[in-house]
Amino acid sequence: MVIGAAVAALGSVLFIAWSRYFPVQRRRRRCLACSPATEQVKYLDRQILVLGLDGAGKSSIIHAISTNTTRSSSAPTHGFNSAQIIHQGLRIELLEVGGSQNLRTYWSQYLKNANVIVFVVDSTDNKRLHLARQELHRLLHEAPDLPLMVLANKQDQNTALCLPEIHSELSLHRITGEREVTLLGTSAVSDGAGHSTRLQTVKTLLEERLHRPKGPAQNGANHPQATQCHTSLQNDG
Ligand SMILES: Nc1nc2c(ncn2[C@@H]2O[C@H](COP(=O)(O)OP(=O)(O)OP(=O)(O)O)[C@@H](O)[C@H]2O)c(=O)[nH]1
Ligand SMILES: [Mg+2]
Repeated sequence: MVIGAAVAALGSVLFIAWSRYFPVQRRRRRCLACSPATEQVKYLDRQILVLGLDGAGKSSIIHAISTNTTRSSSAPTHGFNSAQIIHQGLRIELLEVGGSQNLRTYWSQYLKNANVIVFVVDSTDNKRLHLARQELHRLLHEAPDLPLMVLANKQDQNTALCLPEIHSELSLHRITGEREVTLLGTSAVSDGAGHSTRLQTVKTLLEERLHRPKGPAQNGANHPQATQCHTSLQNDG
């Protein structure tokens, strides 16, 4: 009888242990199966619209910002070009619409989804800066509130106009209101070891801008006062 009781007690203990252990295993298996769906990261979508005349360097800049590397040549964009970067919960699309004359008529259709306009100019193309100015102001007229970042590209070239000249050629002083305007000199060619430090700074500024709520510029960031020409890319803006 004592042996019978001991066998019964052992059986109960084993049964309890078994029934506790296996549901956990089954639960774990279920969780493993469902984890991809439940752990999906939610991103907020943001868009940077990259515009500018053909040959200004839009594709080269998008490539440098999205890959952290530079490339030595780039084919003209016949329609669109885009790249994506992920930054602290933001999924940021860099969208270029080609800059040739026939594509410029479509630019304004892309303003409604944009959070920032990046307008790229070829600083060596002084014959067409007046055209860049016209296109820029036409755009701004259609998007009164969008923050604007102007990139005076190809600053690695000796013939590049400096920032005060670009500021004046593009009539940036005519931009009124509370729009946030930034003017920076850039180069999409390598400044050593295959990357552009300057464009990494641009990327950081854009990410910061997209994390901030909409609204007027802070800390006097509005309307850059470019007054002197100098050659260093590091001191401008
Ligand atoms: N020296 C120099 N060349 C550059 C720079 N950025 C771009 N380029 C060159 O300029 C040419 C045009 O560059 P893209 O990036 O294709 O210009 P884009 O604005 O995309 O032109 P579209 O697509 O035709 O509207 C290419 O040969 C690039 O290699 C730069 O900062 N410095
Ligand atoms: Mg292009």
